[in-house]
Amino acid sequence: MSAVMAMDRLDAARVASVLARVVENRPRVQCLTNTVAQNITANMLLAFGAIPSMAIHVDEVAAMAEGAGAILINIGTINAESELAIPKLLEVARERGKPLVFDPVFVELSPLRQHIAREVLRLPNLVVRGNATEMTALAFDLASAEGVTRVTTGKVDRIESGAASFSVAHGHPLMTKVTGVGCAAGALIAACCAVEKDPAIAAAAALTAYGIAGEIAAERSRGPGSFAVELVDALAGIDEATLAQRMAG
Ligand SMILES: Nc1ncnc2c1ncn2[C@@H]1O[C@H](COP(=O)(O)OP(=O)(O)OP(=O)(O)O)[C@@H](O)[C@H]1O
Ligand SMILES: Cc1ncsc1CCO
Ligand SMILES: [Mg+2]
Repeated sequence: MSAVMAMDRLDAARVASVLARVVENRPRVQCLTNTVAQNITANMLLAFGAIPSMAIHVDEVAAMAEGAGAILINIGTINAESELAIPKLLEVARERGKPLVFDPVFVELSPLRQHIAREVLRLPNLVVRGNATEMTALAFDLASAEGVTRVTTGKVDRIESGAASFSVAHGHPLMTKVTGVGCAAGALIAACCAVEKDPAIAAAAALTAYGIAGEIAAERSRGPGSFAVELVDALAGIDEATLAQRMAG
């Protein structure tokens, strides 16, 4: 099956180039994420060659974000304090022009999440990564968000920005049986955004590598538990030859 296609086509060398820049530059990704996904997100970033920082205190997130290569905001377990940290992160992103990936977890389920999402979407040049339900719930707001890159994950990932669109058909259904796999995808996209100025290329590269890691992990695992472990190992082992072989398939 063709793996990455659409207006622009990413080949294995292009994906490998983004991954190599992550390994070389070791960008730190400041993650304000949910309590369920913190651990898998941090481990996935390390396997990818990036550095996780998971600071959440309202009085330090700005300082933590200032030296980071990119910022992730995920509202999966938003609470009264982490809600206050979000504007601090948005301010750093705006003032420093730092890449920011937003994951609107369960935005379709609560008015609070919708309110927060609308505030975050005021930031220009965001990358928004969600599943189809979340992205559909935000479709109206996304349509007017300035410079946004929309990343809808699922069996086929779709990446759309003003300049480019890609679809990535890698992955495995076991990726939906381990909590936080989608949340960690947002962090990997952020790591790529730290080293690749085109956010659509960054997202396509991250999701191609992650999907191929998912395919390899599925071959090596016995169910969701061992799959989670194998996914970290497979991501750590991705190289250009593996990408070329799987992308040609
Ligand atoms: N049916 C599928 N087949 C192959 N890959 C899939 C499938 N569904 C999701 N994926 C992959 O799993 C990863 C996570 O995407 P998904 O859309 O499941 O996130 P999510 O629903 O936000 O997950 P969570 O919130 O539990 O972290 C993506 O890299 C995506 O490509
Ligand atoms: C299960 C769950 N609940 C809130 S966040 C989260 C992780 C997957 O998004
Ligand atoms: Mg999710």
